[in-house]
Amino acid sequence: MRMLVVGAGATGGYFGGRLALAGRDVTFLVRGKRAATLRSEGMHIITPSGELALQPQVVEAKEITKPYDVILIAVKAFALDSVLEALTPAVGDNTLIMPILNGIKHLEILADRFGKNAVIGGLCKIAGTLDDKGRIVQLSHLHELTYGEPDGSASERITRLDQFFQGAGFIARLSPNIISEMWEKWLLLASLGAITCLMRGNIGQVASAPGGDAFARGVINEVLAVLVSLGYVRREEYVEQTIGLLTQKESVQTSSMYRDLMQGYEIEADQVIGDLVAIADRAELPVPLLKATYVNLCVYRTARDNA
Ligand SMILES: NC(=O)C1=CN([C@@H]2O[C@H](COP(=O)(O)OP(=O)(O)OC[C@H]3O[C@@H](n4cnc5c(N)ncnc54)[C@H](OP(=O)(O)O)[C@@H]3O)[C@@H](O)[C@H]2O)C=CC1
Ligand SMILES: CC(C)(CO)C(=O)C(=O)O
Repeated sequence: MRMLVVGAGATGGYFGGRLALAGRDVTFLVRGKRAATLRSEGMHIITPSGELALQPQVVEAKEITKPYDVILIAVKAFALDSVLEALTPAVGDNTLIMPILNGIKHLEILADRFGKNAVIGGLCKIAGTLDDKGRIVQLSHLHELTYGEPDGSASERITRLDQFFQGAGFIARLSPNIISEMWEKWLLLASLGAITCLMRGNIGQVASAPGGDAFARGVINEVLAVLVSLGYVRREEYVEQTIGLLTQKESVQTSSMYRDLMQGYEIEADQVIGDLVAIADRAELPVPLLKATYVNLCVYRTARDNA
């Protein structure tokens, strides 16, 4: 199986790098500066257990000449439009496209462009970032990739993909309920993102502030109501676990959006929070905390754009 990993950042670099180290045929689609760095210095992955290094196969958009068997999309959601054109020659009749972006609207965007049958569900759980040398830094031991056919079937192509992912040094899991799992991931990350970004602190700092626990629970309830309006069937065990994680006074957990915001980077405000607000408006659901978060993130974005 030949895999094209789109974006060699925190997530694409981590999972793609591990796969390449495990002997899989992996090529990274990158842009000029990243291509030059990877070609001259190789790819470096700093994990809590030590450093991994490899010389990855890289390709730039204009160099793609034939289709890949699978395309793992790991760019920020706001960069998705910029890769659609470049991907066209990489997508053949049997190519599987697996995005691991946060949010969910990208499934629709990819299906509109490449056909519904080409796109499978995917998500990743990891806390990662790039350091100032372009090295991929895994900030905790968490590293999980989950994927599945949107209709839950155990097709031959998804079984082959599962085999490709197994044994590469991270947790790889084929899910018979990937769409529901993507909704649950959205519940976790949108709540985590809203709590930490709006309050500019980690989970423990918010939970320890007067009213912080009630605020966090309020955010989670709003996100839940929106997801239920989309068809998510609430799993009590998962909801309780999420509330527990996001109200822990000792927790230093943050979201990738919070880390991006604190470093002054562009953020996925629309895809993580804005899409939820739009769905809530259409369903006439009151989501005042999510709306406040979205205003806050948009103000940050405007200030950043004008700086
Ligand atoms: N980081 C984390 O801990 C987690 C992130 N996620 C989600 O995963 C997704 C990816 O995030 P993450 O890996 O952190 O993002 P990063 O910013 O670390 O990496 C994205 C990479 O995409 C590249 N890129 C952007 N546009 C293009 C293009 N047109 N062609 C080729 N490469 C391109 C960028 O390269 P360039 O140098 O050229 O700009 C960059 O290196 C997001 O949706 C995020 O929310 C999910 C779970 C955890
Ligand atoms: C929810 C979490 C932490 C899991 O990887 C995440 O996706 C993020 O920070 O963007």
